Amino acid sequence: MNRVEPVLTPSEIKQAEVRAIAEGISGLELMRRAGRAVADWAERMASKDAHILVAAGPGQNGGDGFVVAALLAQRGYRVSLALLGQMDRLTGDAAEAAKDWAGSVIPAEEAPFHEADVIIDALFGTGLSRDLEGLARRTVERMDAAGKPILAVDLPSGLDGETGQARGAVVRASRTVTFGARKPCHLLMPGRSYCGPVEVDDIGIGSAVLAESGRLFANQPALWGGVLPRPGLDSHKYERGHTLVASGGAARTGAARLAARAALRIGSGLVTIASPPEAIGVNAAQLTAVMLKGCDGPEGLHAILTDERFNSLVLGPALGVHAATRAMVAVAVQARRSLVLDADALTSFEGFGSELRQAFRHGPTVLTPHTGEFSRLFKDHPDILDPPSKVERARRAAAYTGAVVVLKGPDTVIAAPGGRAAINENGTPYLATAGSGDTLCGVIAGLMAQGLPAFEAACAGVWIHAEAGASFGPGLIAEDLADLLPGVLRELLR
Ligand SMILES: NC(=O)C1=CN([C@@H]2O[C@H](COP(=O)(O)OP(=O)(O)OC[C@H]3O[C@@H](n4cnc5c(N)ncnc54)[C@H](OP(=O)(O)O)[C@@H]3O)[C@@H](O)[C@H]2O)[C@@H](O)CC1
Ligand SMILES: [K+]
Repeated sequence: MNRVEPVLTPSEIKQAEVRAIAEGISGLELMRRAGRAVADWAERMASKDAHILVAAGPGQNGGDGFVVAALLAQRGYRVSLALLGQMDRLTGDAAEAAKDWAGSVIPAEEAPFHEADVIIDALFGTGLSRDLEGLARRTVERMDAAGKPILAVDLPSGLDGETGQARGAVVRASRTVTFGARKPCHLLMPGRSYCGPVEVDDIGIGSAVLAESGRLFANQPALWGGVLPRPGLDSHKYERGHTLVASGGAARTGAARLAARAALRIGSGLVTIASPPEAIGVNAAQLTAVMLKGCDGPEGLHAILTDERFNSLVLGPALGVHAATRAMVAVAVQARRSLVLDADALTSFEGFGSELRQAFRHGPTVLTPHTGEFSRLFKDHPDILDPPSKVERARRAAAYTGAVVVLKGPDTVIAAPGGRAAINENGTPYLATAGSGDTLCGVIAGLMAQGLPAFEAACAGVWIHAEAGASFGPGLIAEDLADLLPGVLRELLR
């Protein structure tokens, strides 16, 4: 995809639908288009003599189901329809769409899921508002247990469209057809794992979707590719920034070298490791293009940063959890350079999280916690930790600290203090390996050294790092990652 892909929450897509209707298309026409899109996909899943069972719910998602059932019957399929609820309780466009269906209506408790070849899941969509219980829950569980191919309408029933969390029980779909734009549940875990491939059908509301979007995106090259550094013929290394990575003590130097190598590979013109005096020997023995400087704690860092050419810093990997690390962060903040904080630089603030309130509002800063670090950092801040949506948690942390927050995981969320956010989805489980996070820090810092704004550097860094890992696959170790970056860059810059 070459265009930025907006991701809309259930309430935003509802607004887009209202906007599209105000611009002249009827709600029923939208429902018919939605149903047609699903029916077209169902045809690709079913042979001509297949028995297709549509499970329709009590709301407008169920309405889509009635359209699908009527269309597939017209197209010659053997179709049955089970309804969770009462025909005479259907409302709005769903009540209208139900009139298209001339066949019988089976009560949900009798739905013959085992006899179907393909099941259309039209029970609940974006309107699920509470946990499933009773018959609704049993119906979802029975549908799932039948072990048949399931095509989900809009989203697999039981998923919360906004958070991607299961609400009691969830259908595991073979494929999902959604409308206008993807919703957060299609990208966030565990939701994504229930969807199968997700098809987006525009149903004619594309412009309304764009008008309602603007805060949440799929993290793809279209989002940041335009600002990726492309050195000109006349550019020299000093124009491509100088990244400084702080090293841990003599027995803990590897993390800094991983970050430093990644910063160099991503294009930072120069990279220096700031090493405690006792670790200079071990660092020196293993560095070539990366330079080395002695750095004795916060005072040492302060002295190094009097040289304005160091424009991007990595603090945290293997730096140690203690007050000196907090002091080094303070020095870096004072110096107003681009800054990436990870690992020990975050954990050192456990219990001191309040010191981070708006701490980073003066300079471009990226925090890269994994879930554990995030929980420790904000353990005294339920307003940040409690929202069920990972996007919202990352946004709140970003607003609180003034930094871009990269909340890592299989569905890494990148959030900026102003609320802009992106969800990453090209990760691979093989990235969950020692030192992988250190490499990510180096990639992001190296991009900021070359002038990328913090949000774009973080989004690009996360995507490129994941792409590199995925290109290697099984057996990946962090040492491989930096050397996989050129291949990813080559593709991106083509
Ligand atoms: N937006 C668009 O552009 C378009 C949207 N379209 C379609 O509309 C769908 C959204 O429709 P929707 O708003 O009616 O919501 P939906 O998912 O059917 O659920 C609401 C129903 O479920 C009920 N209910 C809720 N939770 C429950 C629970 N735990 N257990 C039991 N019941 C529960 C709730 O009842 P209530 O809460 O009132 O008791 C209500 O009856 C969307 O996903 C898409 O498929 C397309 O047709 C065209 C374009
Ligand atoms: K559904």
